[in-house]
Amino acid sequence: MLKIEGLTKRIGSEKVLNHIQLQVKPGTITGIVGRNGVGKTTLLRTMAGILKPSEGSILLNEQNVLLNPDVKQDLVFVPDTSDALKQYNSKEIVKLYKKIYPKFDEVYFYELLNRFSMKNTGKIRNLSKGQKALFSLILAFATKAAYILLDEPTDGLDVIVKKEILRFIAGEVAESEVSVVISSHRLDELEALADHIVVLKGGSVETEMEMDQLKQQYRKIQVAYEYDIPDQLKEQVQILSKSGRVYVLLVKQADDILVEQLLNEEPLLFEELPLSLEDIFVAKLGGDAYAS
Ligand SMILES: Nc1ncnc2c1ncn2[C@@H]1O[C@H](COP(=O)(O)OP(=O)(O)OP(=O)(O)O)[C@@H](O)[C@H]1O
Repeated sequence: MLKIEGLTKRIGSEKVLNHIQLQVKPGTITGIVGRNGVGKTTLLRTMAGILKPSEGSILLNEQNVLLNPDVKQDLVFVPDTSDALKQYNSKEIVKLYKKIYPKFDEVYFYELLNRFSMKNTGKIRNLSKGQKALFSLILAFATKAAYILLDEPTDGLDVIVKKEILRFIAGEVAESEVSVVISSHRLDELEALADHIVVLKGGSVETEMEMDQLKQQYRKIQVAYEYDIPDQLKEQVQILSKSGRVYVLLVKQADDILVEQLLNEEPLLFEELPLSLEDIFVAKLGGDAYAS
């Protein structure tokens, strides 16, 4: 278990992270979302032991990451660019990684490169952006570290490479007990992938929930009336959108009476729609946590 306890991080005079309290369980995928500059990268870098907390601690299996450097072998941070590796070729990188990560699985590394048709990579700087992103992921999972922290792993990639990367991450987690923490602006991608979602706002954890729980909280209903939604009902629902007479509403799952009232007003249209993660953020935070 990876625990973040009372983590505050100041950079200069700015308090970037404010008393973060989080737990990442083995074998899970956690999505970290929040607006630009909210502190996602800083959080991941501090979790990996690259940055030092100003207050609080990061514990891996109850061992403080900063006080026990060996623990860092089980934490890999993958930045959103692979610039640090660009002057090396894969052979040189393997040599380096074997020194840093004693569990590094060289056979698996080359097997994965082969699987993604990247056998002869040459220098990393000569790879395309998508290939670099894949290479960084392959490298991270080949370390056999227990926790992989990914900063915007699909940012700026085409849809085919994105799908390949998401499938790869899901496959790795399904096959082993590895845990993945992903920072992303892409709620649709996280929705398909994450077990757990953490929303950062103003440097703090605004909301934190299991994906299943999250989706059980609301119903999304498309409804239209001859005139308008009666005022006393309008006040009780969350309006996601309105187009002509057609409203898309969010209603709390438990609110059966409200749904009955909506039906009693003889709607011209009443249809339940599938709920997305983005809808829930709009409901919870007025869309404030979401920046696409
Ligand atoms: N080395 C640094 N020096 C000064 N300020 C920094 C440094 N690193 C981060 N910050 C500040 O900390 C805040 C959080 O930055 P961070 O990169 O963690 O946000 P983020 O949520 O990952 O943003 P984005 O979604 O745009 O990648 C920002 O205000 C940023 O300017």
